Amino acid sequence: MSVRCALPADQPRLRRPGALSQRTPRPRRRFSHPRLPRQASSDMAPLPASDDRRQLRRTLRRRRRLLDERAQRLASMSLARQLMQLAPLRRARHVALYLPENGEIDPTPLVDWLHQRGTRVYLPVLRPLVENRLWFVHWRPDTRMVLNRFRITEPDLRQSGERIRRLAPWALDVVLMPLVGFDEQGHRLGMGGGFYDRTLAFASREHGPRPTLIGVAHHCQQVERLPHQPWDVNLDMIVSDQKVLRPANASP
Ligand SMILES: Nc1nc2c(c(=O)[nH]1)N(C=O)[C@@H](CNc1ccc(C(=O)N[C@@H](CCC(=O)O)C(=O)O)cc1)CN2
Ligand SMILES: Nc1ncnc2c1ncn2[C@@H]1O[C@H](COP(=O)(O)OP(=O)(O)OP(=O)(O)O)[C@@H](O)[C@H]1O
Repeated sequence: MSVRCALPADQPRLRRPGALSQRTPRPRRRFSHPRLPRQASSDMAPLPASDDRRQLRRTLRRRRRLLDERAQRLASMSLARQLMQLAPLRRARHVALYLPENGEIDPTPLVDWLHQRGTRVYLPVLRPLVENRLWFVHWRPDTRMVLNRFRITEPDLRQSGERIRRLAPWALDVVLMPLVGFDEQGHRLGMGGGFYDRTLAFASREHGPRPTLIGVAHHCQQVERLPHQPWDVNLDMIVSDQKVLRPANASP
């Protein structure tokens, strides 16, 4: 399936991908861009299974980095259109997303739509003092931003005057999680820090409030099979620029 370009007339206009992050300092690139014989495309076939998670991460990150600006823009618009149809997002009051880095699919065209619906938007912030955990901090257009140690833009926890507004992860309605890789069964590969896994570990419990966890990625980040790790949080859905996957083991 190819990525559609034109917006249907009855859809609200989407924010241009990257527009949100352009207001904030752009991090210096940390990664080299190796020359590959061919351009990445959203239609690349799923990679064969591999047990080497580090190598797989490298390969998949390189795949998404090779998408050119136009492919990124189309993928981002297609992602937003699909997300806007999903019931958990349509009824959400509190949604966490992320600012894209290093070729990640860009979820920020959703921000205007969410704000128009009165939904609050949260961004992940590296939690100070506690290893590899995240806080989710309320983001507004006037939120002061800084670069974290990975050179990813995040809300500054030292906001002057105004109290920083973070929300406990269990109180979020939806978390959009950036994926490095995924498979048809809903298994995921992240950046390797275990940040989302640790922060959202409570979601595996049977009882209590929990957000709907939606992994998002480019179609070209799909892998035939990923091994499930005992600490991996289960995703309720995975949405790429080309499809919505609902893993069989997802909560109803
Ligand atoms: N846009 C965005 N923001 C995000 C995340 C993300 O994946 N994407 N995170 C999601 O957790 C958190 C940051 N996590 C990160 C974890 C590791 C590395 C990193 O640079 N890792 C090393 C080694 C990776 C490996 O083992 O292969 C590296 O890339 O050199 C960067 C960010 C919070 N914010
Ligand atoms: N709930 C947890 N408690 C303690 N350690 C954890 C937990 N979840 C993950 N880890 C540790 O984090 C490390 C990275 O895990 P993994 O390779 O699955 O990361 P990832 O899923 O790619 O990253 P992320 O969760 O940040 O997207 C592993 O060494 C794992 O043991």
